[in-house]
Amino acid sequence: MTFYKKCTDSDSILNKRNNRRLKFATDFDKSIVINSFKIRDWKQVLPNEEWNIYWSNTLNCRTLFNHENGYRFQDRQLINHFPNHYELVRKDLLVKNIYRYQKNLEKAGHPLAEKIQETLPSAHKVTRYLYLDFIPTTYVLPSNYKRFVDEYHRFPQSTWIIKPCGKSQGEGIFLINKLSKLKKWSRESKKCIQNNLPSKDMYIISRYIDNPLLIGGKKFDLRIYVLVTSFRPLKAYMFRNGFCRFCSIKYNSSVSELDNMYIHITNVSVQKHGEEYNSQHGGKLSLKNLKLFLEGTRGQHVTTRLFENINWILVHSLKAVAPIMSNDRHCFECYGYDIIIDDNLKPWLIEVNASPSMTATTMNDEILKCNLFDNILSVVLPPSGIPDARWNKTPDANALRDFEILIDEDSILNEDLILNEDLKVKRNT
Ligand SMILES: Nc1ncnc2c1ncn2[C@@H]1O[C@H](COP(=O)(O)OP(=O)(O)OP(=O)(O)O)[C@@H](O)[C@H]1O
Repeated sequence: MTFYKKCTDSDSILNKRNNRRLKFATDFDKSIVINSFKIRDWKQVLPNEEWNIYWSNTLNCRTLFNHENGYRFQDRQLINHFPNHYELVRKDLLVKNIYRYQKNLEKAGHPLAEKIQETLPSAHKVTRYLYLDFIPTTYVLPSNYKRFVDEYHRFPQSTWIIKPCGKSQGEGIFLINKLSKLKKWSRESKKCIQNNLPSKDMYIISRYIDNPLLIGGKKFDLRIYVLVTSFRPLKAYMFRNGFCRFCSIKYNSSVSELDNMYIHITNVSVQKHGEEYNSQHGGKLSLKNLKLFLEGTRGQHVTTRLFENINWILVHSLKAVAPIMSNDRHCFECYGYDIIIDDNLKPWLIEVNASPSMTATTMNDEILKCNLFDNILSVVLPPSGIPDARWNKTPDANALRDFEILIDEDSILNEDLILNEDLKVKRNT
């Protein structure tokens, strides 16, 4: 793909003066994307023509930012990814970046990195971060195979989930509770030189959350959309209308059911092939209804605390990657967070997606995603409605619509102050 023509500033000003239409390009033939622009009277053009917003796939975005390409962004152009978004969304890198964030805070003696010792029901003693323990213990295979084996022997009763780093939609995922199932990695770990493998040959193995919160006896996870308009300073917004995705078969943690993905994997792409899948509601429940259900069954205080803890995870996963993100001012990105809540109402970060699906499986889904897309445009466009990378990215309260501010570091100046504010929030919850 070539990206030669640019939309110059003077062009755009001319467009406005002559009442010519703003232009968008997209790699997706999705009505949700295309209609949201057309409703705003934007004109669709090809990616290699002049555009003001390019809703690209991740590969074309990276190509555009590749210096060899020679493409120069103009002020009136925006694009929907950060060039190295993979630091947050590739499974192995997300884990690596969060572990590094924890270690750095610990080395600095920061109170956020406080640790506690716990005795598990199995009588094992474990030390964990008090505030930063929000991803299941994870190892990269094959490079961390030996470290995984040590952990496996410490907790031989645990179940583990293995996921290919280069795949999505539940593809290639399986659960194990026996080391013998990992012979392939045992062999490869001996040959492997760390980090030399392409991501398609890498896997992560994570402790399986085997005590998920169940509703109607079924496991579910949360899909929460987070829009980031800047990493330094960090400016992020959470979409209020996230949803839960349910498994179609009742949860059962017995070993004989470990292979049954309709019990364990909540992805719609997996569940829709099951006999029990309900295409009316698509196995989905809105976050608002989840909140109401939990307030009714568990009480308001613990529900509020759960949702504060979810916000905490969103903010700190972003802080973990913020220092290494290419913070290009032409970029914004909407991430799809996958969170699982366990039966102690502790939320766990499972994964972050860079290109959350813009395909709708039900009517409600269609409404939600159209609304999401339109709200994204509302937040990333300045009050003039014309893309402007020089804008201070501080939307009016009205422009936020169904987004709420997760964090805006512009409003707090000093880094220590920000972290201390975090701690104050955490201690209060
Ligand atoms: N550690 C875990 N404990 C319990 N369940 C898990 C765990 N990790 C993943 N799952 C389940 O497996 C599903 C798929 O995992 P994940 O989202 O990481 O994979 P994916 O194939 O990349 O999916 P996506 O299409 O969302 O990117 C999750 O939505 C969740 O239901």
